[in-house]
Amino acid sequence: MEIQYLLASIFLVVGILIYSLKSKFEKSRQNQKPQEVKTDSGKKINCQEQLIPISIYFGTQQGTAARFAKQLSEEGKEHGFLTTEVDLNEVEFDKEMTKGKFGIFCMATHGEGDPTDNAKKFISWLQEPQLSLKDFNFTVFGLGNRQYEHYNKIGKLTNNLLEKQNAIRCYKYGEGDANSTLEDDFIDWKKDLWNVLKELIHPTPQGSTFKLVKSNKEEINFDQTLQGQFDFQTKQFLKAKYCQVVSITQLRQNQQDGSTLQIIFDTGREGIEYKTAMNLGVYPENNDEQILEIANYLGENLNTIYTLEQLEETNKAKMPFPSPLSVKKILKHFLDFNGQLMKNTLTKLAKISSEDEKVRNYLLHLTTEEGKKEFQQMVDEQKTTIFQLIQRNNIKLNLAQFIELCPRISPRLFTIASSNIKSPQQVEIADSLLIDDLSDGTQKIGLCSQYFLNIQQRLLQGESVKVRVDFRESSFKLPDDPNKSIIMIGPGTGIAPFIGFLQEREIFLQNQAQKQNEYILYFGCKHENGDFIYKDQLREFQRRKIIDKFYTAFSRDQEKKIYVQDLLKHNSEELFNQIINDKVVIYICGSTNMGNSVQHLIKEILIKYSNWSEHEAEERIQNMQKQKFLIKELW
Ligand SMILES: Cc1cc2nc3c(=O)[nH]c(=O)nc-3n(C[C@H](O)[C@H](O)[C@H](O)COP(=O)(O)O)c2cc1C
Repeated sequence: MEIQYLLASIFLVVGILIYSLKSKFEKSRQNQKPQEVKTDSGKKINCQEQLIPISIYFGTQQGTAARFAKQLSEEGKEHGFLTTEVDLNEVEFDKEMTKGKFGIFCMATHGEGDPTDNAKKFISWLQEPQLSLKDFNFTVFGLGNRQYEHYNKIGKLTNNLLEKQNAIRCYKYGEGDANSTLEDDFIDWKKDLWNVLKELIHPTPQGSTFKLVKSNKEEINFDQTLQGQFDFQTKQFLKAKYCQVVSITQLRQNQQDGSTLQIIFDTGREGIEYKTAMNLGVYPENNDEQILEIANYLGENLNTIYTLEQLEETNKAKMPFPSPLSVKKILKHFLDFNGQLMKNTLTKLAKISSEDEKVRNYLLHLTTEEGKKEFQQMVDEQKTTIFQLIQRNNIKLNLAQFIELCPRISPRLFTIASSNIKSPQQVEIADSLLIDDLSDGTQKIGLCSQYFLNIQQRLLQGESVKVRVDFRESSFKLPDDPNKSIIMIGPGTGIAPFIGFLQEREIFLQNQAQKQNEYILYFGCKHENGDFIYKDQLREFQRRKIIDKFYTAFSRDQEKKIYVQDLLKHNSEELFNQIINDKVVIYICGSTNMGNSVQHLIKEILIKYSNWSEHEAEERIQNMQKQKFLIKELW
């Protein structure tokens, strides 16, 4: 018993964040007296002996901005600052931002140039008249995508509003494009950040933030209310709920060009309520074979249970997962080792492999301008994962280091394809599987796609399977006036929200003597007998006049390709009259490319049939968006 106790208490103390304690910072801190230094704006701030905390606020929807904030927080600590990443939804702005403090903002833009859900309150607070921010020091990095009309609108808006409220700029504004160079833009922007901040604040060395301790306690249950500071995605995961999967079936006629799965969840049993066309977040799990392979590589047993312990109270580090937890669950639910390789990961791996100079130099080379092409090939053509990189280079690391290296798993968002009025107890989504053909002839299946394929197999074997999900508001809502006409443009899986709309109309029409409006649908795919998802259901809606006009574009069924844009062009006069008389709400759902070109076409139609200038047509479109007569959900 004693030996057992001894063994149990010999815990694996491994500093997860191994930040070198730079003694020169400590010395300089001790020797320096409070002094005044100048900021960019020329204002003077007082650097006291006590620590000045730097909060790295993030506005995120899918986790990238949270990841960047975490990275900055880790780097800040490495440079000796007291940094914490902070979810904007959890801030008492008046208390936090009115005092002499430093705030670095990582702000993503979502929807149609909208703030992310967790930043909405903050953005509206920042627009209140005359906040007292004159002692608050700030800088902003925006995350956006140039394919969207309102590129980085929220990054820019945050920056401008802080400036307008007289906050003090401590570093330049920066922004990145998720369509191409986001990580490089970020790296480029933050190049001088810490040096500039060192001019303003005295850094103080920080140690590791938490340790991993072997435990003989019971594993934690995710459905308990868990206290503690967690990473953004982990917090979301813990708030989500398990939902039973009813069925997974193929929606395509054949799978020559890919695969689209219909997934139905039972919400009734869990007492979850949803609304038509909301978004469903799915938390995918890593597969068991891979988990075992990784555990073996790390020299871990899947059943070993670990507790995470905070090293310093003041550190306020965010925990990557709740504990006590088994190695199996840590690997299964929290570590994204299949996602896109980031340069930040290479830098961290290089530190871990510092003793093997060849490997270290190779990893660092990949982060440089000379190594850029090779790195891009690894990312784009080979889709190399973190674990593959570790294995191929035979890098020795332990579980704690692996946890520190991997980002958290982000939820995958789907637009719900069912109506809560027709099926209050069942939610349906359509998932077009992500399968990449690699340069070596093999394929890589996306994490969530693989997860659903595995569940499909388990269901076939009679297993009962639950998936962790949450529900989010979306911009797609039927007009308040039920007699308003709507035009639905949804090629591919963009059809999803319109299935719910049509189910709802079916019920509405049952109680109406005469129709007062029109439902017009534009759908497109490659082949009428290939990837025409929901074909029978849609044809039946058409036959029973739930859809009044149904236009289809099968791009590859004839020599000349046809897309939904071509069909809209063909009906342009009718479309113009509907728009000009405020008769319709237009919904566009699907790829960003398609959405942009439909919007461009609407502008051309407005110019052609009226005497408006391009500027006037653009204004009209903006007004339509403001009044919710034109609503888009693009990805
Ligand atoms: C549904 C959706 C809407 C988006 N809307 C915009 C937009 O209007 N403007 C923009 O610059 N980027 C837009 N983006 C791109 C995101 O800002 C970008 O991918 C960012 O890296 C996401 O950060 P996050 O993972 O922290 O949420 C959008 C992305 C999605 C998925």
